[in-house]
Amino acid sequence: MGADLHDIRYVRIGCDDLDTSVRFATDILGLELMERDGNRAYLRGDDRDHNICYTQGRESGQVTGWEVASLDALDEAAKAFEASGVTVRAGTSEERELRRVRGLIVVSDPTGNIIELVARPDACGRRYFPTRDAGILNFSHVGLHTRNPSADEAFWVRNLGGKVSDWIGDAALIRINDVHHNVALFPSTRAGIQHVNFQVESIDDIMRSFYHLQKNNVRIVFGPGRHPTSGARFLYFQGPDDIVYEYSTGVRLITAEDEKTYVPRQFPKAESSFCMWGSVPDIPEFRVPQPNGSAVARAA
Ligand SMILES: O=C(O)c1cccc(O)c1O
Ligand SMILES: [Fe+2]
Repeated sequence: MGADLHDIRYVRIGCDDLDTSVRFATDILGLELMERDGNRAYLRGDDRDHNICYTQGRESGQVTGWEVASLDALDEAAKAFEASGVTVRAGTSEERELRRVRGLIVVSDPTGNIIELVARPDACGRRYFPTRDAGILNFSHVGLHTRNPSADEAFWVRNLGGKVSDWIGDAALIRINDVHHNVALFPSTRAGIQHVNFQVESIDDIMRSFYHLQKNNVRIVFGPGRHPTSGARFLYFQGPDDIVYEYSTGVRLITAEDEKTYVPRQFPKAESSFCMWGSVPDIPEFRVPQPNGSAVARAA
């Protein structure tokens, strides 16, 4: 039995320049700055205490954090990893402190993506109050680079308790709760975070941000569009440190009732599998090879 992940909790992203990343997150993305010192900054787009921790220095790496229900569940997860030959490291007290959690274990997927499992993260008694109203409802999913889609998918399914909701080519969209996907694994040549998704309230927020981002010279890299897989309408844009951010609205839920009959669907690696409206991605991992061998260039 694999770990029982309840939800995504945080991402940690090493930054070239903390000020630049914080300014982007607050003024463009619409997150609330919760805490900051010279080495790290904590931001959120929902009622959790933080969703993103930016750390000074790209070399501090990229990590995703996932919540389990209790310290006991975390112990169970550690035992299950060991039983199946997965190297698991217990977090240090300093690491737990910096992540604002009581329990922490760390594993890697076959690609080398660092995956942290946490228990009893700090709750926050104040509601989310951003400086820019982007209509964010909550932090929802991450895209990860994968060098070995079948091995990483198997790791998520067997060791982390994930279920594949759909595939686009070899990319698996995987859920750990009733959201269509909490993680998606995109074939690539490296490890790391490929994109970070926040759900927004409506298509109006997507379109308002589309104009706001253009006005602020932020590069739109995909959309506005609609995913046939989750049904969500989306907008992707380029942030600092090579991170792409996605707003989306209307992500499909696969409930316990739906699950009785749900069968994951295989979508071909085609433009129409990423966007049913015809938007063309300027994101390497989403690009579809053309019959003549050249990649599609986004119309200026
Ligand atoms: O929402 C989706 O279905 C989706 C599909 C492809 C790529 C993504 O980032 C997605 O969020
Ligand atoms: Fe996404």
